Amino acid sequence: MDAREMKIKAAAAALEYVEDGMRLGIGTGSTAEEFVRLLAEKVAAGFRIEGVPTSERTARLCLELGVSLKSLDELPELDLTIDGADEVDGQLRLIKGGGGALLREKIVAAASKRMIVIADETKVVDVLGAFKLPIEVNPFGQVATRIAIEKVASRLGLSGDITVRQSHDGAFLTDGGHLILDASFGRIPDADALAGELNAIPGVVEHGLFIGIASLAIIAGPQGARTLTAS
Ligand SMILES: O=C(CO)[C@H](O)[C@H](O)COP(=O)(O)O
Repeated sequence: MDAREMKIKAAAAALEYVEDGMRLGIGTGSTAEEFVRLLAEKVAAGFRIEGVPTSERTARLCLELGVSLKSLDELPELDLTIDGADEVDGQLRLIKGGGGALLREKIVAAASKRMIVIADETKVVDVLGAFKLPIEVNPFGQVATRIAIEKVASRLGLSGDITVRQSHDGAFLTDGGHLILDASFGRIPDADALAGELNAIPGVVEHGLFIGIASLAIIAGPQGARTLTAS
């Protein structure tokens, strides 16, 4: 089974949790897009959901495939969000934001009764941090914000390069017009503490540590899909 087949497996298993009439948060990234494709087939066959996308990219795909959307302001309380992740640990703590949508993803997941993560085996880790931690910052004062991030990281025994994410034509800008700093901290033994410290830095809009948000992960491997709950 190749990587795409594993993503489709996880997405198909997640679809089983979606009920007719649900208000659904729809994630961002290649795994979430496989979910959108399968969801669109069901919608075409008469299944009804009201979807709230976590990014402009996901919104475009949904509209292209006939999945009707509402804004989070129109539907501020959701039943379920299905989204991918860059890393998942045994407590269902996540690193997200590889696709740059972490702010909307976190707002949408937090507005949902439940968040289910879909991922392939390669995303499961013992300790978060091999994947660079995305930190969304306001462009104003970005250097001061980076220095503040370095200081809190250092207090927690973390160090490593922090770089401004680039796109083909300059700095990558999120859907909200912010920058992403990618922090190469390596292993993050106390993700809860780091999340709290990052939340307290004024220029940090949001960070990619999702803690206490997901309640189930569907992990696909060559043998099929399995579920993970916080241990
Ligand atoms: O957080 C995300 C986007 O901001 C994605 O969910 C994460 O990057 C996983 O993407 P993929 O399914 O393509 O590996």
